[in-house]
Amino acid sequence: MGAGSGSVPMKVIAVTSGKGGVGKTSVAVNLAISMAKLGRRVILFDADLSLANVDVALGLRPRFDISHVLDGEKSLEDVMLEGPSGVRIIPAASGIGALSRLSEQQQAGLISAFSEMSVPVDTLVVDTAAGLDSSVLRFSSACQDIIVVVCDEPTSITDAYAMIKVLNQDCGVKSFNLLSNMVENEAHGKNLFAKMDKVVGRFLDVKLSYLGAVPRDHQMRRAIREQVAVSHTYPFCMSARAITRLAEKIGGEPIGESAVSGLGFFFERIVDSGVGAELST
Ligand SMILES: Nc1ncnc2c1ncn2[C@@H]1O[C@H](COP(=O)(O)OP(=O)(O)OP(=O)(O)O)[C@@H](O)[C@H]1O
Repeated sequence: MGAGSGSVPMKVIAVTSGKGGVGKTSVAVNLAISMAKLGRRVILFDADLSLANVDVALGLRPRFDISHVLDGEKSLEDVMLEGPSGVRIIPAASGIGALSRLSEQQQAGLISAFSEMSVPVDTLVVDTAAGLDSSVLRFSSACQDIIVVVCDEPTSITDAYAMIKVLNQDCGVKSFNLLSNMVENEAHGKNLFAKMDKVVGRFLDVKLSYLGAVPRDHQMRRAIREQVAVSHTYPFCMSARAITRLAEKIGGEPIGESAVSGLGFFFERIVDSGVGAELST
């Protein structure tokens, strides 16, 4: 059975943010786990190719990582780790540098590695690196759905706006989903969305949808310190329950507009979007 086969439509979701430290990796990890608990077959791809975060967050010590796939030494199945609730994790390589230094051969290898993957999958969650690096933009714009994680701090808001603007103007992305993280209550989350929506609506021609909010929760911090996932270890705490609700929302209906047929196709989109020329320089 090829990747993506089966009756559930494939979802490719990028979790991104303008700024670091707003909870992007925490959201990606716990969303992936919550979607797996709902019965989806989930791969979590740590696309921050210079700073491996997902494996650190989960206390995993990968022997192999995406660099071994890029070198042609290992297949994706060989480097995948099994995480909580059956989520399969593709670890990033620490310190191999940005994706923007991949050779053409490595890009082609990455595409065929994903096309040939035999692990059944219907959901790919991509934890992108923070910032406006071109590889972050490529990864995000090739995804079907983009979740922008923002918290109520001026730098987070301005950086999230910058991310949306660049993805729209340089990569043609027209719809985004906003997730308000570390909020005090539901009203705070909606308020944060309203603030973002107002600025975005004033200056950009994009559709910003409100995915929902995750409260500030000490159990989330505790989980990170213990290198476990809150949705797995403390599933009844506030933040885990909020993330479950978001996973149910995403799992039910497509949150974006475009269709994705398979993971090989997803990586072709990354290369087609111009990364080829840039990657080989
Ligand atoms: N909802 C939350 N409540 C409380 N603390 C949170 C919440 N979300 C994230 N945090 C904490 O914020 C810190 C940063 O989280 P995380 O590493 O997920 O952010 P990030 O945006 O991925 O950062 P970077 O891009 O720098 O890796 C962690 O200590 C995490 O525990």
